[in-house]
Amino acid sequence: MQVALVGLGVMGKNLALNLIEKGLTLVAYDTNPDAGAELISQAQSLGIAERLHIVSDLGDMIKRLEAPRSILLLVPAGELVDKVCSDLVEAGVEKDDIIVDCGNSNYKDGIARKLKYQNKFEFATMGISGGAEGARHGPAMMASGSEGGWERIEPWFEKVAASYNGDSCFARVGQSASGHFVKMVHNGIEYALMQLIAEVYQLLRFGTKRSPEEVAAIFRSWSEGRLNSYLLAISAHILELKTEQDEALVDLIDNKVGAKGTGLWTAQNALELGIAVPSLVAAVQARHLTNTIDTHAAKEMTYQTKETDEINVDLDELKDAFYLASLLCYRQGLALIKGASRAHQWKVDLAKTLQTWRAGCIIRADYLDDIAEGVEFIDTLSNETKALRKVAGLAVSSGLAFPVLSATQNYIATLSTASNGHLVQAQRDYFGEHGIKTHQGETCHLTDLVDIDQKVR
Ligand SMILES: O=C(O)[C@H](O)[C@@H](O)[C@H](O)[C@H](O)COP(=O)(O)O
Repeated sequence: MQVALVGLGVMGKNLALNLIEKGLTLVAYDTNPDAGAELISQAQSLGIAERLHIVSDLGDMIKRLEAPRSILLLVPAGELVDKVCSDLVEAGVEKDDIIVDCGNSNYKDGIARKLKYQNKFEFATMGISGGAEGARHGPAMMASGSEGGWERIEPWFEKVAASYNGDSCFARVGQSASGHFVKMVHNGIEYALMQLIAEVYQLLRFGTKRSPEEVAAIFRSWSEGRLNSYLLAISAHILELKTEQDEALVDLIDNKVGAKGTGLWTAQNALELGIAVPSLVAAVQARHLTNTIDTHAAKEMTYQTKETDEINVDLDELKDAFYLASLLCYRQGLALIKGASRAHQWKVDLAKTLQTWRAGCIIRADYLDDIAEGVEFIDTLSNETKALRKVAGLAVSSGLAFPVLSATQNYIATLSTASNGHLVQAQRDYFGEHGIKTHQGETCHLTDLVDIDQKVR
């Protein structure tokens, strides 16, 4: 079985070796000829080079591939994807060929491209997660689109992807560009979990005055239990790393956090769809804040670096709070996927989506079983609910910032305690006659229920 790959960057070159190793014959192209040369030498050292063909242009790629062709794109998101697609049309790609965009593209571009190229070839989207290691040894693959070209390549990707309990972490999760939407939300959850772990680290390090190694030891102990996850494991490892001068590696790193866009898109789409994902939004904004701290504007608004108060936290309560907060970050992401699938009629299968997240991806975690249990399971977590409320309060009292921990506590509190929405509705109707709804479902105005002699002016 032949497959082609355009783009031999970090993800591309690693996925290429994985594809060949799993038995596929690969025709690969990159504008940088060195990338191809490097891949050939890696394939030779693995004894699999006979199934690799590096081509010097897309025309050669099309000629080498038997029709119908399957072509994967792993190029940076944006205009380059369109450029490669139109170059492939020039080069002679045909109607029954499938081109799968596997980069972190915006799903809206995916929807537009499906329409734009529908008479030229089958355009499909697939989110790939797992970084370089995942691509090389088995990533998570969140694909979408109708049967068509997928039928001939799916059995291969099921082998190329990671697996969990014998089940592949490759799945077609839904229609249209839902593959990229699901990957986008995967990254939104990734942002929230990374920030949550960093906030727990901050609480332990600067709140309870523990050293990085002591925090690492706590994370390692948590990883032995239901909290085991890839992000917690790498955080423990990072906190243990020391320079030859015995300095903690983390203390050499600047606080400004980068972002390539998927987290932002997650927040934007949630706001557009009116679906509450406060923990995911808080994580995006936390990154933004790290980049404003020493800008001129921030200088004006930055207060004296405030002393923070040392706090005492019960580690079991902290563990329970972290566990529940992590579950709630996933739940928010799944609620967003469900809402978008309904809005776009993508018929996204959430069970399949969770299956793709079980292994290979960045947000893989042992407690995914608990997430699959649904909201009902979370309602049974009464100790954890108390712990989250207590720890979030304690954390904030230290004076340190906990945007995701607080947002997550507020999320579950809003969903499970008294609400204040009735006053906001009354305010809207008071100044704008926007209407209110009574508990009996009647839509009216304040003035229909009471006489208001004189409104505030
Ligand atoms: O699932 C993955 O393999 C990662 O999420 C991957 O896609 C990439 O590392 C992120 O896009 C980084 O995103 P930021 O640069 O926005 O943190």
